[in-house]
Amino acid sequence: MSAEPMSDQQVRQGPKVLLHDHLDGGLRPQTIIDLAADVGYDGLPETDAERLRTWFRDSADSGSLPRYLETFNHTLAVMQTRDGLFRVASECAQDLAADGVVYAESRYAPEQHLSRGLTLEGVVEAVNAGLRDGEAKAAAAGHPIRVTALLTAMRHAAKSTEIAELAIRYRDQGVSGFDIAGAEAGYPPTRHLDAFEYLRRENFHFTIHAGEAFGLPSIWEAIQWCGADRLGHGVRIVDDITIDGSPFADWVEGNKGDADALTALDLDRVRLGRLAAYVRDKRIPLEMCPSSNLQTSAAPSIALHPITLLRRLRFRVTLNTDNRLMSDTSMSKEAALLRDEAGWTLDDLRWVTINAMKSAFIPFDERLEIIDGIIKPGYADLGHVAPAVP
Ligand SMILES: O=c1[nH]cnc2c1ncn2[C@@H]1O[C@H](CO)[C@@H](O)[C@H]1O
Ligand SMILES: [Zn+2]
Repeated sequence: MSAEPMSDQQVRQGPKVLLHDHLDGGLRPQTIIDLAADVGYDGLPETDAERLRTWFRDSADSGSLPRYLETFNHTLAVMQTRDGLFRVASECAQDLAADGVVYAESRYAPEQHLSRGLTLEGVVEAVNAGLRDGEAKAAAAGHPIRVTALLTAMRHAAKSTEIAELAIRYRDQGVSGFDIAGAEAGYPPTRHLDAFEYLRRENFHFTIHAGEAFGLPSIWEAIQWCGADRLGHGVRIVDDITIDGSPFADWVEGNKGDADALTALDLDRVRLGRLAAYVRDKRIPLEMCPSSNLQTSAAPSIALHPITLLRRLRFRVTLNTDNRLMSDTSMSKEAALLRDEAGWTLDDLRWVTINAMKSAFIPFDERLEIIDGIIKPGYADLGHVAPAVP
């Protein structure tokens, strides 16, 4: 890694790409309050925007994925009408653009937005219209962005084939992929094999939340049984990596006090197991979300988050927000945290950005256009000198 430093301004201005961001996990607190008043939802824990922001972050800090997911009841409650979905989607595109994101994939589960009479098609069309509105406003504000949607099916439910069919119906109208999310333990991805087989027959793209709250079996199933193009999180792939013959987790335990342990680690001491080697060899993208992982206890700290080891080992690592509201974060905040606590440089930010764009679900020529036309010139403008070995 180069020692090139990066300033807050470079972090904000550097073009960024976001592949893993939940639409229902990124609302502005004031919007939740406004929409709750509009639809008569009186279940909010706070009615002041700043206090509500803090409530989400603190409640999501539970250390458990199921409890983290409970906070979504409040955002989902206000995303049940066309107007609500339109506004949330529009603001999502505008907020990401203002943070320097140039391409994003925003995911949500249409089946969770039907409680006030919308149809699945109505949900997708409202979100798409909102995203187009947000893109137009962002461009007018001088921050062009492109946002496509990923349709998520909830892993505990039985709607995955229906949602997969919905994604195919809208594949040429703003929907670029499919995902499975929700509590991981007890709900292996193979429960949804029919949906994945259907999507593969349709030559479509999908990612699976795997290796977050549950370890290697879930990653293995997602790749080898389901055929996932990318892994949502995938952070537990380190369970298949040893350092001096000991599991990565044990090494982390022994180095908790050493903030530089990962950046200084001699990579000759590291060995990959067969699954980890497969993931790296096949360049399977990992949608990593450091702050979210701290909140659900999937990683111990930013300094010792596996993303820095995986980046150094040159897995196809991408950097993501997961839920900006629940983690009180943004792409710039995630990058600045890695800079401050794990030694990340402008090179690293550019590298994960290009990785993400290569791994996006839009067509190859469109990805290349963004890489060559926006990302590379954007970093060159910041004074970045491309390293000899990228
Ligand atoms: O980190 C996560 N792991 C698993 N599921 C999640 C995560 N974040 C959000 N969701 C789930 O995805 C749904 C659709 O966006 C959300 O409603 C939430 O239940
Ligand atoms: Zn997620």
